[in-house]
Amino acid sequence: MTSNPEARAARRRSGPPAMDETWGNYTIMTAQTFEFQVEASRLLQMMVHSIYSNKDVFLRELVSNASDALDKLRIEALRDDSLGADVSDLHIAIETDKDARTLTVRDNGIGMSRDEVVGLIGTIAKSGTAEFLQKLEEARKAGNAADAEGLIGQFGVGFYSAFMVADEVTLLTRRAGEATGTRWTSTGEGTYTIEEVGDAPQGTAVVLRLKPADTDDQLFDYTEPWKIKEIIKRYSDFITWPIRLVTPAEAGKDGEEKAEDGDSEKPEPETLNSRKALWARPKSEVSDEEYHELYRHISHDWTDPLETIRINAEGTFEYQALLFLPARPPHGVFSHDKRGVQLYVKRVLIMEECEELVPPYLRFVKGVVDAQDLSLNISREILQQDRHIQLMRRRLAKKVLSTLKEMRAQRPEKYADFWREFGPVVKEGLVNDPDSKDAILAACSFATTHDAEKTATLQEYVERMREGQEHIYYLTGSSRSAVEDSPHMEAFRDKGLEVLILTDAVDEVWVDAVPEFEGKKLLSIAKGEAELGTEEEKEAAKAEREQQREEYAGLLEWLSERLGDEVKEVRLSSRLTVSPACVVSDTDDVTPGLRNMMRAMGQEMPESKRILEINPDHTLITGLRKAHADRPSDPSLEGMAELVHGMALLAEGGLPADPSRFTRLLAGRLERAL
Ligand SMILES: Nc1ncnc2c1ncn2[C@@H]1O[C@H](COP(=O)(O)OP(=O)(O)OP(=O)(O)O)[C@@H](O)[C@H]1O
Repeated sequence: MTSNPEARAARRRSGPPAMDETWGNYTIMTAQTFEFQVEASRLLQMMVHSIYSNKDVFLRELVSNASDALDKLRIEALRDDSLGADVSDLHIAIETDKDARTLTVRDNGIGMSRDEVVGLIGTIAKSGTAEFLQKLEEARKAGNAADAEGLIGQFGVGFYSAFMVADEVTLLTRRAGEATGTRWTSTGEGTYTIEEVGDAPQGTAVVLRLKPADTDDQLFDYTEPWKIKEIIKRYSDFITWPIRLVTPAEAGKDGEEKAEDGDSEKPEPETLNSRKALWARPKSEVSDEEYHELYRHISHDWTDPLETIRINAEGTFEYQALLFLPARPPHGVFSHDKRGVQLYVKRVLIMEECEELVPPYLRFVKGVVDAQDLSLNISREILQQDRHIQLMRRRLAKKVLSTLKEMRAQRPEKYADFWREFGPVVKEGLVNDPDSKDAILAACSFATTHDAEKTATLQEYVERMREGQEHIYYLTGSSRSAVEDSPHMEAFRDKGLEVLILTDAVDEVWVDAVPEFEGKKLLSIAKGEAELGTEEEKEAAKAEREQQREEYAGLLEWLSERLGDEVKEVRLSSRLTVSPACVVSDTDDVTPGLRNMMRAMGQEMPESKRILEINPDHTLITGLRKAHADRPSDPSLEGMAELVHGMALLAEGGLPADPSRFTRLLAGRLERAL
């Protein structure tokens, strides 16, 4: 952590320190005072002046941190034999002292080095902090406490929440494997003090000097054992490590005599949590509230999950999984970590973030997988190749996808919320996981011209197809309105043919990976020829086109000559009813949308010329045909070809190749019309 710039900055702000920590051989007992990083200080002030209505949550935060620290020690000890840490009785102790008005949360977990204390506790090196603070302030000014609490949960200011109930917080910690410990103290008023301590026990103790109780302000007496029990039961019952309550009598505070009398007189500390893994308890016994607490602990997301999924796999490879679908992208704009699915082996957490358990297109899934038959010190490399893990991953993905399908049918509003946030991510799977294509498609839904409010599955689309309709039509674009107003849509609208409206960047890609659904081709209405209607209608249209083609041969040839550098063909359109012209791509050509997307990702794709279609029933085109037939060499017709082409590009949301030239030509024409 020496490289942490925030920590260095914090040190500089405090002026020259008494001694630098690089004088490693000395035990520096001098206390050094540091200023909090500006943003940390602002957050702290908010905590001190308490923005939460519910102050009890500070204990959940401290216990959650302690539990994480125990997990980390356990994992590190599994990996590193030389750590030399005692892992025989890992636990959390909560010590209350009514007389001293202190509350201590102690763990014998991984602990923190001095640099970690400075880097993690004195600063907030998370991106988006300034934005977060601004939103928080706005929510506060608007008097919206619920929003403020939601924001805090999103950002996670766990440790600082201690200042809601304490006027001084002391943290004493020693990292496993290190000789000296660190004491950190602050009243939350802009500075904190750090000193080295020679004899700190391994792990972390957070000592709170409690503010006076004020029940009107929901500030309870946190030295009361009943209150502590209530909070632990409510928020931390599922924590897998024992949480013990130690009162002065149990701690042997009354002096040495007690110890001399023998341990038998000392009451055993009470374990407050049942430690039952939720995923191992019968479904009927676990409340939503309990699931949500576990979700918060894993994800650090305050908003309740949208859906809880349980899997119990029996047989040769047994495991249980408890998965959550979040209500919004992980940490929203404040994204600062990637908490995902945790891997347990027989109730022991062995990997905090096991990417191997879910495919990338389900990376938003949070939760726990507890396997019976894996080795405790399995490495990531082995995980990646393990056949059981691969089977598990497939099963979890299948279950998540079938849950989405079921949500859509049973809880459409929740599904709609989910799909808005995560739909684009799930659709990546259509490209990256072809084996699961059908299951993914069954979970997908798409905006459509059929209903502006409701999305449709491909299944629903197919069921609604008109008689004689052979294909599934779609159009990609930047927004719903851009797609709806596109000239490509005209004939489809006229004939009442439903078109899928695809506006996510990923839509440009997956449509190529899914050529058909239930034997129906997926066709872009901006590609190829549009042949619509019944067989008779198609025949009639064809005959009419033949006739028009003769009439328009001269104009088509003239336009092709003039635009030869930019388009590969000029032809009569059967898709336009209102607009004079549009551009389309050949069936196998790359669309401009896909090209733009690839360019944004730094990948150039070869330009392919497009096709200009003109509408033989539009007065501009009929007028142009006549003008060209009457006065083929009239210089005033020059520029018309470019204007028609430029308009067609603009109509689909694109730009003419030379916009300023286009504007000059247009201005010239307009002038003549006055
Ligand atoms: N008891 C502890 N033992 C070891 N490290 C701890 C302990 N408490 C806090 N830390 C360290 O300090 C960091 C900051 O803690 P803090 O509670 O402020 O945020 P967090 O746990 O990272 O995330 P969140 O704010 O979302 O809870 C932790 O990530 C952890 O590395």
